[in-house]
Parts: sequence; C-alpha cells; structure tokens
Amino acid sequence: MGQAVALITGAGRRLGLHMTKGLLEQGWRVMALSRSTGGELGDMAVANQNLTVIACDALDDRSVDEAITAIKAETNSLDFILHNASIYEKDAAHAEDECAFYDALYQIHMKLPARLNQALSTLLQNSQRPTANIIHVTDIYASNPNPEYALYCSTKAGLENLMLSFAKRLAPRVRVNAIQPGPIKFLPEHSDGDKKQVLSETLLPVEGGFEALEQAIQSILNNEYMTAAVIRVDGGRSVT
Ligand SMILES: NC(=O)C1=CN([C@@H]2O[C@H](COP(=O)(O)OP(=O)(O)OC[C@H]3O[C@@H](n4cnc5c(N)ncnc54)[C@H](OP(=O)(O)O)[C@@H]3O)[C@@H](O)[C@H]2O)C=CC1
Ligand SMILES: Nc1nc2c(c(=O)[nH]1)N=C([C@H](O)[C@@H](O)CO)CN2
Repeated sequence: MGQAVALITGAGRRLGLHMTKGLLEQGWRVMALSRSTGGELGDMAVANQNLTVIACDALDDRSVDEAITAIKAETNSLDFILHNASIYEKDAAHAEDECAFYDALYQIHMKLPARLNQALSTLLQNSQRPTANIIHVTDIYASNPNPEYALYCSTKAGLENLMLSFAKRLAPRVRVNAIQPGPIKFLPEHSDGDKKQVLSETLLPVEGGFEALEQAIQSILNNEYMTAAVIRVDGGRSVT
C-alpha cells in the first residue's frame, strides 16, 4: 500500500495545524488548505516534501475551484478529508451585516465541505486503504444550539446533516463521520470569567486540548465499522 494522503481544511492554525503536524509525523502526505500559503504552514512545506499547502478561501468560489484543480493535479487518490475550516462569532457581533455573515457561515461550514466531498469522490474511491474517510468537525451546539450563536449553530447542524447524506452516498468505499467538540481550546478573546463559566458547566472541568480530538479522529480512522456516527468530545458539557 502506498503513502496515505490526507486533505485538511483550515490547516493554518490550532486544530488544523495540529492535525497537519500529527499526520505528517505518522508518515501521511498532507494537502493543507489555508487562506494563506505563508506562515508556519508555508515554512513547514519548504522543509517537508510530504506537505503541500494549497490556497483556499471558502468565501471565494473561484478560490475553491482552483483549490480543487490543484488537489487533482497533486494526487489521483485520497484517503482522508478533515472538514475543519470554520468561523465562530456571536450573532450580536454581526447586527449590521447579518446576511453577509450568514452567507459566510454557510459557505465555510456547508458549501465548501459539500463541494469538496462531491468533487473529490473519485479520488476517495481510489483510496489504497480498506476504506477512505471523511470527518466533518461540527460542535455539540449542532444538537443543542446556544442562541447567542444561532447562525453558527444552524450551519454546524447543516454540516452534520451533510455527513449523513455523504455516508449513505459514498458507502461502502468511503466512511463519513462527525466529531462534536466541546470546550477544546479557548480563543484569546475569551476572558477568564468566560472560561471559568464554561468549565463550571463541564463535568470534566478542563479544556480538552487538540490532542483529545486527535485521539477521536484516530479512533474513527482505525475502526472499519464506523460510518454515519457522531462522536462527542466535550468533557461531558453537553449533558449539564
Ligand atoms: N476550539 C474549540 O474549543 C472548539 C472547536 N470546534 C470546531 O473544531 C474545529 C477546529 O477548531 P479551532 O481550531 O478552534 O478553529 P479556529 O476557529 O481556530 O480555526 C478554524 C480554521 O478555519 C479556517 N478559516 C477561517 N475562515 C476561513 C475561510 N474564509 N476560508 C477557509 N478557511 C477559513 C482557518 O484556516 P486558515 O487560517 O488556515 O485559512 C482556521 O484555521 C472548527 O471546526 C470548530 O468549529 C467546535 C467546538 C469547540
Ligand atoms: N471555529 C471555531 N469554532 C468554535 C470555537 C473556536 O475556537 N473556533 N470554540 C468553541 C468553544 O465554545 C470554545 O471557544 C469554548 O468552549 C466553539 N466553536
């Protein structure tokens, strides 16, 4: 079996960058989609021939078309797609541009994953592994929305529904699953009060860390009997 090939969206920072590094360390070839081809990701690509950085802005259809063309020029088979790219902002922050914000959330959480799954389905069917994998990274809020993030949550719910359709459409050669993260990694803009409040509502009151998601991703990749499944990685937050 040849070298496994993964495609990661939103690879430029945090979980996307963490998973890019992890899969490279395991010997995978990684196609990393990012709005910027520079920075740490670009530096890594100069030093590691197993990493290809491809520019992709989900909000620009031409950029997505060009990224799909570039992926197909790089490989004729694909073993894993991680739909990680995301925008996370409160509705209240977009009172003046609510429609444009909702369009952006749809484009990044639903349109981009649907287009990549459809456009790359032949590459996935050519996978050299027993099955190819697609993982949609959603959110515990997809099942039980936080009304302050209604627009974000609804598009994550749409991403989860797309997972079910692609699981039905692409079986049995391709397994499609979703992971619902909880309080994995706060953002710099989170205050200490925000963090304390969230963790006080979480059975395991700590940030899970990207390693917790990586373990769940690996468990899906290694289990040939998992498809159309939704795996929560949230420290129990979703039941409080
Ligand atoms: N962190 C957490 O605690 C939680 C995370 N999640 C989910 O887990 C996933 C990873 O989380 P995290 O790493 O914190 O996410 P971030 O918000 O830090 O990063 C998301 C990525 O999305 C990409 N992105 C943003 N805008 C665009 C765009 N217009 N076009 C293409 N890509 C874009 C960026 O990639 P680049 O800069 O390379 O373009 C960025 O790396 C996300 O799907 C998130 O919704 C869910 C619940 C909790
Ligand atoms: N794209 C993102 N989505 C989400 C994030 C994030 O940082 N980026 N974070 C959360 C969590 O609420 C976290 O901030 C604290 O629990 C949800 N989605």
